[in-house]
Amino acid sequence: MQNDNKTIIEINNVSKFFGDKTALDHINLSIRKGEFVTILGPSGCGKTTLLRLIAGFQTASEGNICISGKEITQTPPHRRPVNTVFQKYALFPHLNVYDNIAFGLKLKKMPKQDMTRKVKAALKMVGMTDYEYRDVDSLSGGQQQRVAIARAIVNEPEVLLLDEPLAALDLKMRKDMQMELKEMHKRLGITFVYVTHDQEEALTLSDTIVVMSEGKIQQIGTPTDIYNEPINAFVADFIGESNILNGTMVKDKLVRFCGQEFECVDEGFGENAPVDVVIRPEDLYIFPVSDRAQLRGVVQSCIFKGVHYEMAVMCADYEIIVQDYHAFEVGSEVGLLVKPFDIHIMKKERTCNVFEGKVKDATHVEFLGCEFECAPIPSEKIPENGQPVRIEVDFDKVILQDDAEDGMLTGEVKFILYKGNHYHLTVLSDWDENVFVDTNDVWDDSDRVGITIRPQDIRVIV
Ligand SMILES: Nc1ncnc2c1ncn2[C@@H]1O[C@H](COP(=O)(O)OP(=O)(O)OP(=O)(O)O)[C@@H](O)[C@H]1O
Repeated sequence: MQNDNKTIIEINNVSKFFGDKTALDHINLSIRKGEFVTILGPSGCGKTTLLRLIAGFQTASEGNICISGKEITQTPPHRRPVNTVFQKYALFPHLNVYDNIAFGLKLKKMPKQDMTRKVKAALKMVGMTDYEYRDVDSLSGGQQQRVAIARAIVNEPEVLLLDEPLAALDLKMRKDMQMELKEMHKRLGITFVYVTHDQEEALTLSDTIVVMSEGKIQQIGTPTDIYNEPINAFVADFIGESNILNGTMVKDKLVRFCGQEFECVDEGFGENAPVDVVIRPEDLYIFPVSDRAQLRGVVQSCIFKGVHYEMAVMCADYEIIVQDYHAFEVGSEVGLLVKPFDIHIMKKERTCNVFEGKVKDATHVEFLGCEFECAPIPSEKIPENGQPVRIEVDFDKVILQDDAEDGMLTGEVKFILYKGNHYHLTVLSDWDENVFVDTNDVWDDSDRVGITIRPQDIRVIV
């Protein structure tokens, strides 16, 4: 619920470093009073750090944070108009429900009558009236989390910060609590800032979703905006299931992928520009093959998903995922069709790896913290004073090895994007630079890998 359009939290150019590690990289975010904002992203993207900076448990390395117009970047947590609910309930096991909730009020030396009134009101708000004298140990996980929320709201904060508060609950309890949280948010009318890695939870609960990856904000929008108009392949993949394919924008409103040309509604990408094409599985029509088909293929698998069927269809070289209420048998030949406005075109952020390097001699360059052999560089092209050069390596020319020791350098698989006929991987090298890799091999998130690049695949641009 939005009370008005007043900004309550303003995060300006905030970065946070832990030693060499950049956990947050120039974050700008403005949160309106009464808004339910969810910070969504994979593990390690920096969402908890951002919440901790708002709460005051950590301080920003750069930038500033304002709450209700006051700069609070250096203000200690207890002086900020916020309260936090953590994933682990953090209740005092030796106190009963009432004393847990009243704890902060007692510290403030609130008169007993007022305190009792407030505790009861908070318990009512979380649907736990009559539980005040129960031991917290005797409560279920969901009930304990409600007590934790009651303890946070009893202080009447302007902002409630919630750090994966439902993560420890089982699926059924989590679904019930999601609905209750939404109701609670409406009743309380205060601002909720919610952290989760669960995209479904974010879509269900939020007025606004902030999608983060690797310390940066990727997109800010309403759940519908984020789902229907993801800004890049990362967001498209993270929010719901998508077919993400390499394509070429032939000209305005005409895109080529899977070996065919398709009408689309996008303009302004130029001619013959490489793009990412995103199509949601529910936006593809599947039918017995006919002349209407834009793509023809054979069903590889068909899984019932409760309401719809999810089918993998092999169209030439590409695997396309389709959802439909009707099942098509494995092995059957089918046609696929997609409407122009359901084809989402995204500018490719990069088309090859680009590193900053230095020429050591005519056949050696240094980048990613290593020395690599390269194809001979003409002597007149070698910069004299060790000036940096640009190194380019195609995605499919980076070789990954199972045994990290076999590589010229090592890294960790951070993000995997399936592109219909290959995987596009982001590997964080131990030099802390991303290396992007196209491969047919199957890797898992967090796999440790060796990275090798052959001399002939290193382009030195002087
Ligand atoms: N106190 C710290 N010291 C060093 N590095 C840290 C510290 N806190 C966080 N980091 C690092 O900063 C990055 C962001 O961490 P953060 O906990 O904010 O991510 P997250 O998105 O909340 O992940 P998760 O969902 O796994 O909790 C991670 O790489 C993490 O290892």
